[in-house]
Amino acid sequence: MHSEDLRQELARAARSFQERGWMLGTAGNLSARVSDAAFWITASGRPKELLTLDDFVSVNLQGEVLAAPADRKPSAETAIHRVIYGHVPEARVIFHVHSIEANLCGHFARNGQLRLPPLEMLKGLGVPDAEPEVDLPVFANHHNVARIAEDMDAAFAQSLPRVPGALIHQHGVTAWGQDLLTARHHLELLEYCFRYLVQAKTIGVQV
Ligand SMILES: CSCCC(=O)C(=O)COP(=O)(O)O
Ligand SMILES: [Zn+2]
Repeated sequence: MHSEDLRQELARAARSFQERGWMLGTAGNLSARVSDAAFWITASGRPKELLTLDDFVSVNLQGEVLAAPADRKPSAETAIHRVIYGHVPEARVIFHVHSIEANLCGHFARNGQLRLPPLEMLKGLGVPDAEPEVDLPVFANHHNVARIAEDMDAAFAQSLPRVPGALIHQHGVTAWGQDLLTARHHLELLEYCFRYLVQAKTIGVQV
């Protein structure tokens, strides 16, 4: 796929996530690898429902800006995308969004792990088990994004998450996939799990 098309597809995804309430007030960031060495990432602070080709910055895996439109800086959370691309070779697209449910679910985590509900839909996250016991890693939020990226780097060097995502407490989820559609499905499935967990808690269902 031509790299310009990738930016248009990322902009379309951002608009739909914003309409779902996951990218309000410029929150979140999206990226896609254009080669083994470089990726497009959303420019920092841009309204995610109005992204144009000028709202993307080309960055290499060392974090150096290769190309940026005037007055555009790469997402403040670029380091997190770099860590994921560095550790997960099959990750070609990364979506980071801020939903209310994800932020509530951070409070259900124990020892840095959120147990996902044992739903059939986990198959879409690559978990075929009959009775799945699967955790999503939850990282502490830090004002200094580099610290979040360092924590993630250290954790992923030990072991990769079983599902293609990670939650940052009081911040939002990041999901990835081998292409745009797969990353989108992974994000939707994780957000479905978050909604399920919040609603189960609300009506007193033990998960
Ligand atoms: C208003 S959201 C605060 C920053 C953040 O968490 C985020 O996802 C957006 O940062 P960016 O620099 O990518 O716009
Ligand atoms: Zn964020």
